[in-house]
Amino acid sequence: MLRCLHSIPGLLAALVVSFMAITGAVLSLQPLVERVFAPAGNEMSVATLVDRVLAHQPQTESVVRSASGAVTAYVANLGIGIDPVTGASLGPVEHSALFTFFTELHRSLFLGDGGRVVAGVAAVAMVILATSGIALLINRMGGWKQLFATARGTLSQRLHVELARLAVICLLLSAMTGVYLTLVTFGIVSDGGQGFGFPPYGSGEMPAPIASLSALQEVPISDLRSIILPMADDTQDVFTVTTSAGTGYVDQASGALLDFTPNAPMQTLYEAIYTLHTGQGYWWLGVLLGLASLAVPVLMITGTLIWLRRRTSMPRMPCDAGWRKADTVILVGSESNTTWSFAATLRTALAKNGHAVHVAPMNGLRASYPSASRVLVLAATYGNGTAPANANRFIERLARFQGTGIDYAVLGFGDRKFRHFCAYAETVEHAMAAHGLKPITGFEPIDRQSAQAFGQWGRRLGAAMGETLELLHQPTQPKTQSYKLIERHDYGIEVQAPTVLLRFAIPAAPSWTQALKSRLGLDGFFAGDLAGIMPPTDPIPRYYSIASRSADGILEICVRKLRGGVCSDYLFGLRPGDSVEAFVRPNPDFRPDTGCQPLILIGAGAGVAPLVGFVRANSRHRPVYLFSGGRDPSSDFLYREELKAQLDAGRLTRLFAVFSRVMGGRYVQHRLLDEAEQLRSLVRQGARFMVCGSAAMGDGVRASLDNVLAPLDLSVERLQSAGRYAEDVY
Ligand SMILES: Cc1cc2nc3c(=O)[nH]c(=O)nc-3n(C[C@H](O)[C@H](O)[C@H](O)COP(=O)(O)O)c2cc1C
Repeated sequence: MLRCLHSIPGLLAALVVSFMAITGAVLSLQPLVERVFAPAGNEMSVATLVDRVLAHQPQTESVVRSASGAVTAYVANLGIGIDPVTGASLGPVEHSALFTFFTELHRSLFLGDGGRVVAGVAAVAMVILATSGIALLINRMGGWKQLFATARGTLSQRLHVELARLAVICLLLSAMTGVYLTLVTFGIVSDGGQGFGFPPYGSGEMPAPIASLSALQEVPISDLRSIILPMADDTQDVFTVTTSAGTGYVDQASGALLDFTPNAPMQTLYEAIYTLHTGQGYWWLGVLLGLASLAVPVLMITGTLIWLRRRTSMPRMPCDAGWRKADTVILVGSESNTTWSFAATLRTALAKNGHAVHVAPMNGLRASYPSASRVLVLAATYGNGTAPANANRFIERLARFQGTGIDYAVLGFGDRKFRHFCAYAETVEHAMAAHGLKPITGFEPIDRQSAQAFGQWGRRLGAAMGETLELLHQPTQPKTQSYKLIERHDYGIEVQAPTVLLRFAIPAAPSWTQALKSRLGLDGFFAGDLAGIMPPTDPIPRYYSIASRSADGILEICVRKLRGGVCSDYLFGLRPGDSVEAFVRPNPDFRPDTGCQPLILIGAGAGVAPLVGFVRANSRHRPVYLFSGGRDPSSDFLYREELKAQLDAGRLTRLFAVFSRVMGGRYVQHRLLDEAEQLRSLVRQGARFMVCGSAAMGDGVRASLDNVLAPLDLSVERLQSAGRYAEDVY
């Protein structure tokens, strides 16, 4: 609901809201420009000011002071700029054609009342977007206390979150005040203006010198809005003085204040809101509102990209029964789509058996399902047994779930090569049992999207439900492109650790939208992202960490040959000129943060590759320490020359290269213990760890670092929950 509220007005109003924001950003410069060009004044009284103006312009009929401090004298409707210190004329006042044009464009798009309605609707859309955006952000970051925690996700997601955090308060202010001003324009809300009142009669006696009029002496010019002078030969006429507090009338002979009408509260409110919307008189507010407005077009573009990505990553489920009517609810935890296609197969089979089925992401778990008798959860696992992004709030939501009469089954999707095989799905299984729900069948983990295992689970589920359930799943192939190998370097053959570094050319963008995205830098990949390679003999992709960025123009991976490894065998057989079918998958949780604290990179074998990519990208010369492990420096010292060059270039601060098959050989985890003192000092400076390599190495590194961190009353787990320890182990 919240997401719909955020995305639908966003998409519908994207262009108009961006247009209003850009024109608003131009107008927000007006207070600054006026401030720069307004002559400096001083704290004289209105009596002195008018006296000086009349000395230079005896025919003056009224004097107006703008919020920025500019003073204008009107003589027969002609505005003349006045130096408030001397009262001297600065020449006729010319209104900026640019600001006049943009004011009209911003208020009505030159379309009269129709345009004003459009502007008002855009302001309402902006209010909805800003408020739903704040709520979504609180949700996404895990509570308002985490609101300013490091944003994670793809480049567009991070840009969207970072900009929204900076701009949202100003945008909300502009939008709410904009809605109010539209309501005032159409007379729906009063601006509190009291209309023109007739001034009282003056004493009719001989006018005194203006500088001596006491009521005018008491008003400082900083309070003045305007003063209308009495008619030349009418001794009963009076001065009409409008200040920020109200309107008063001053006798031109005695200088007495004859009458004063304070501003009505609604008028004061109108003026305050007008100032908040325009920044008038407060140049810094104008600049702040303008900068926030400039964020809007970027938010609209990144928001649209996020929406497109979400839509394309969630397959369509036609004829969904809806959560109120469904007797069976399928909840899906998926990061990269494949689990959704299993859910689609399950849904079709259940619907064929006459069930009313509702399919939703796991985070979409509702507090209750009035017609449901079963919930089937299909959950993938990521990282250290963590949830995919669309399931990360599931356990929390489960606490509020009223599941009386609802049975459940959990099917895990994972890969046995990971240490925490299907661990998240297991966590879900335990949580559902602990919540008092009754299992239909036992927990089932599925390795590497096995269609056979899925079919068997379906038969067991069907039997428990008293029906036949045939799940014939056709795996959907990810969209791939052909990457041509341009270079390969072999290592480690002599030490029985054959490893190959492969560099592929990036294929041209297949469509204009893709080309535009790459041009805008929104579709690029970074070191640490994953290349999914499709071996010709198997429909399941294998993932390798990427060592390059798309900006480098190549896709670089490092592959260790595994005994019986289908994909590594295939990649080892490639020669320059050969092509592979591959795709890139973002891995936003394994990227260096944007801070400047030290970065400690630890890897062994092919795991060093993405870490070298991080070093290459360290153009800001952040302190980076690399612990790299191999067997023998003469055979498998990966990136040896390049790392030396990076040390010289200052992109790498220190390199600790460790080898296991030499005299006194050791592993990276041992070297960490040798450097315990320095590591502790770096941790005190806020260092972040990034570890890549085999699961065994990952375990060893954790154990060593727990020892290193103990004197600081810290552990790897605590660093990890603080976002200072990222792992990519396999
Ligand atoms: C970066 C990454 C990390 C993964 N981590 C794990 C893991 O810790 N345990 C596991 O069993 N599977 C892990 N997997 C495998 C996925 O869970 C598995 O491929 C799943 O079928 C993907 O489903 P999805 O495409 O719906 O996201 C990982 C896959 C990737 C790409």
